[in-house]
Amino acid sequence: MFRRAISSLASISPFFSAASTKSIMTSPLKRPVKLALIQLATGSDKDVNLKRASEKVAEAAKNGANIVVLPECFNSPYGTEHFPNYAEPIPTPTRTFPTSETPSYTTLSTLASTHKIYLIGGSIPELDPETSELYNTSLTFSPTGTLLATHRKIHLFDIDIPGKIKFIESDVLSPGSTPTLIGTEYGSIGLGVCYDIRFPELAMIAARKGAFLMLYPGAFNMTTGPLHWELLARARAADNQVYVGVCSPARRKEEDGEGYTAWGHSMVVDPNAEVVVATEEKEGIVEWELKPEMISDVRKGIPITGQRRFDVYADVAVAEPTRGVEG
Ligand SMILES: NC(=O)CC(=O)C(=O)O
Repeated sequence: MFRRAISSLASISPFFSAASTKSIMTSPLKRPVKLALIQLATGSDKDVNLKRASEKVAEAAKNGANIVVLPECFNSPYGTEHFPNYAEPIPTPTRTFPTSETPSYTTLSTLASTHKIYLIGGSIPELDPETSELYNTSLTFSPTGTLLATHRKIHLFDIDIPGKIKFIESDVLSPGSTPTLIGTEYGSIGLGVCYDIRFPELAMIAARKGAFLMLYPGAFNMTTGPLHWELLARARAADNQVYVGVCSPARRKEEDGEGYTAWGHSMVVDPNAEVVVATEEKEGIVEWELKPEMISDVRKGIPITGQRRFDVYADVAVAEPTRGVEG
């Protein structure tokens, strides 16, 4: 069966020969790495949010984290009415701004280089100054403070569950259109923002390209959180036999007044789809060491990663399966 799957892969991609058998089973994670998810208490003051994020990132780094993740909209309240007021432009090599206009970008870059960590900066409302479009954007920085990836939320959160929750991100935001795979010294990481987790294709694409981890800064709510947050994190892990981290803001307190109430429950799920560490609704840091052999052992035990029948579902599968990153 396994041989047949390999030969059917070979018929689709000349890349994929029997010689790839070994690399399918080789862990895409090159060496152990410590992941920290910061379940941050956010409020309406951007400066306070950035200061709080800085303190928590420093704490996670002091505890030995190599990869640190912040939640969706960590610098602002989560709400369409707030996005225009909190939005910042993102500097590029050809387009710079005074640092006073890019406080979130500048803080994230400085934190990454100061603590020598990969920092997945949750997400922030982004303003594209050329088009005036707004995006829900996640910025990832390398341990030298260089911007490695810019992921604009691809699937906007437009839902209406009568009597429960109505949220229409597309009232003010535009969607991104590029899946993101971040190259690090540990291997590759796939990234999505919140609602992106409901679309299994992004994780599938990243895993087929050799990701060891999917990260989703997100802010599910009191209706969809209990229903689907853990289920979706575990599903993406089970589908792809990769680690998954989901990182939420802390739940708002009643005295904070009206607003979007995040579910919390940031967690790390292992490649066997088990929740290995999680928190509840309060602010906190969720930490876990990811191990290469955990991925290879799971893939050996239940070898779906090598048994895929691309000959049967080539129309919905990634046309060109990749071999993954050599361990
Ligand atoms: N906030 C989101 O983007 C998604 C969400 O809350 C859900 O899918 O549920």
